[in-house]
Amino acid sequence: MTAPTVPTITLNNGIEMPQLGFGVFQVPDAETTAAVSAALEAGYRSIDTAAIYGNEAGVGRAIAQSGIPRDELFVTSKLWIDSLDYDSAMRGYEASLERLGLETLDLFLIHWPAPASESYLDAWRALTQLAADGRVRAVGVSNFLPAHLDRLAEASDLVPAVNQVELHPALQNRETAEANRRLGIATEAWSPLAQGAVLGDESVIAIAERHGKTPAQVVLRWHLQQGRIVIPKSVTPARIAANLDVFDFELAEAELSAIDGLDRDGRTGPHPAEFNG
Ligand SMILES: NC(=O)C1=CN([C@@H]2O[C@H](COP(=O)(O)OP(=O)(O)OC[C@H]3O[C@@H](n4cnc5c(N)ncnc54)[C@H](OP(=O)(O)O)[C@@H]3O)[C@@H](O)[C@H]2O)C=CC1
Ligand SMILES: O=C(O)C(=O)[C@@H](O)[C@H](O)C(=O)CO
Repeated sequence: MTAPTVPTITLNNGIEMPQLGFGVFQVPDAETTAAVSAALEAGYRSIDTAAIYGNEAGVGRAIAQSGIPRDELFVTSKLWIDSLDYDSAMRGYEASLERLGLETLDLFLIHWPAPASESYLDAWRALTQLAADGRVRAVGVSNFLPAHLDRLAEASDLVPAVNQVELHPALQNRETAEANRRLGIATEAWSPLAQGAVLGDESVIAIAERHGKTPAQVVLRWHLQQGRIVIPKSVTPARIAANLDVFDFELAEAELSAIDGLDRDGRTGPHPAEFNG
């Protein structure tokens, strides 16, 4: 099968980011190289990792082995909660680069606001400096609620390019998505498949059967048609390829609305207002 062309989203600094990428949360480092290699082989060009995942080295090995020119790849990593002061954030960026074996990242995110302190403001100053120095192509945040975004806007002139948040049919996170839109921040959906929890929903299955697609492909299509960036994870080669094969069909308005109707506070991860690591 010829690899599909993945559309890009233009971030608020003009950088183009593939709308569909590959996530590696919970993939052990030793298995990450095979998973990322399968993704690159299938045609993914955007990879999402994080310092806390412990698998940046595995991602880096797959990138090095692929022979794909660096400028055809989009690599994201994230700064963990234990590194939110300015100096630690700077060191955290260098450490991620070293583990990945790269000279620069396309996107570097503050992983969680950890709002018990306002250290994320210090970390944001560091990321702002990295961007100003041309060390990273874009900087952003993850798991930021509207209040955290507004606090950042009071303290800094740099608007995050991306806010990566939990978002799937069972947790549609509408207030945060609306705040992102208001501020010009791209919304990136983590756990876009709700870690599998929405794939057995009757309405998703019915839509999938109508299109001759899988429930996962339908859920990814629902995200894409609403302009979100998605980063599904799989270690299963057939699923890795299938999750990319979502550009040859279109959901009707009524089908999008039916999936909109599945919102049910089905959070799979921690609540950002309460999670401090
Ligand atoms: N910023 C943050 O705080 C967070 C970011 N993330 C990012 O988002 C990415 C995706 O989220 P994640 O939590 O991994 O969950 P996903 O919603 O991507 O779901 C992954 C799960 O779904 C299964 N799966 C994948 N494709 C299919 C398919 N086609 N059919 C059936 N089952 C399928 C996988 O199984 P299998 O692998 O066995 O095939 C795995 O169990 C992460 O990998 C990470 O990069 C995730 C959580 C938090
Ligand atoms: O996967 C991530 O990116 C996360 O930040 C979280 O899932 C986090 O690592 C976690 O597991 C907290 O319990």
